[in-house]
Amino acid sequence: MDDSDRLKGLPTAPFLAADIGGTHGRVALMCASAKDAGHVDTLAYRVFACAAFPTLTKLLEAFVDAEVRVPVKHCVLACAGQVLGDEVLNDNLPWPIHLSTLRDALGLDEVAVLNDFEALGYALDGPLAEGGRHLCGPLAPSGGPTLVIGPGTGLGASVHVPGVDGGFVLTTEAGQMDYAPNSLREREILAHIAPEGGYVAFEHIVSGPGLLTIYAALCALGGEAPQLTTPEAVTTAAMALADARAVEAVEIFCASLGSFTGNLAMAFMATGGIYLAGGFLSSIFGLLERSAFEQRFLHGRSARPLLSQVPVWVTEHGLHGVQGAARWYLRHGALETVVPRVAGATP
Ligand SMILES: Nc1ncnc2c1ncn2[C@@H]1O[C@H](COP(=O)(O)OP(=O)(O)OP(=O)(O)O)[C@@H](O)[C@H]1O
Repeated sequence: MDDSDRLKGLPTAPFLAADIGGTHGRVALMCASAKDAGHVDTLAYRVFACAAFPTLTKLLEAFVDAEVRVPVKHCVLACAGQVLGDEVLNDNLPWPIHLSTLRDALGLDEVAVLNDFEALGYALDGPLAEGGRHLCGPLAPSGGPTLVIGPGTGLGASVHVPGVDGGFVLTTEAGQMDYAPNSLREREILAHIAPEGGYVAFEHIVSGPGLLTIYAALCALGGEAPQLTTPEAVTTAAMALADARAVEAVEIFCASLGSFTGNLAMAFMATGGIYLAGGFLSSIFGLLERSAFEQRFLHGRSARPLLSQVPVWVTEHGLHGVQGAARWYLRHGALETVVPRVAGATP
């Protein structure tokens, strides 16, 4: 079977697309759109709590049992982390992922894998971009690379580079870059988290768990016992102005997200705009708008003329990950599949 045969075989049959994060597994049954070349139709979609399942196989089986009534032979997984041989390595996931085990248990012919934010990058010319709420900068982009950034369980980021045939998406491990404190208060927090110095990733601060880390550090620095135990409780208390430490924690989270976003915008000259697509940013949009995000995003004198030309939107992560993964699969997946079934062999 040559490449063109493989590509011909794929688009007609429904296939599974799953966006697997540290907290949520978003799973869909997809097929190529009959009306719109290069687009996908979503036949069924569900969101699962990863922690409720002992393995990814069980999570996907729950979806298949509930929603799938046709034979499915292909699956594309959008997942943070790195693929090493047969395994996806990601500290944020509740379980290891062994691709051949998954493929065999579900009776699939192929399992393809891409990074979860790479998948979001392939959703940019669809509803991901259309549904965004404007946060700062001009209302329209001037063209050029576009960033998708999302704090969830971790901190993901990818870059869409425009070009022929829809351009391409670069995945990144930007969330693993060293956190750089800006204010004296942030230096105090960093010193509290890493009293001996050493590596602290941006993801350790700018994520759901990171928000709780900031809050706990502020309480410790103030000599208080923390009252709140989840990131959700911190944002709820901050929105209600019910807890001064929670308010400050959300402010520092938003400011640090601004620095991170501006850093990536400078690195990639992201004049095409930026989509913040984290799981919970929409729910704190008002706080984000009133925070130091924009001031920190714009950075200092030399970067400001460039960064002030970059629009930033906040959008839902939601269905876009599975849609982007499905679009990538139809475009590239058959040529870059990680684990095809070889008759009689299990890698
Ligand atoms: N309203 C909220 N306020 C603060 N944090 C929240 C809120 N809702 C969810 N979170 C936190 O966001 C994280 C989950 O984010 P998300 O829904 O994007 O999950 P995910 O897609 O599994 O994450 P990732 O793709 O980064 O692994 C969890 O740490 C959760 O506690």
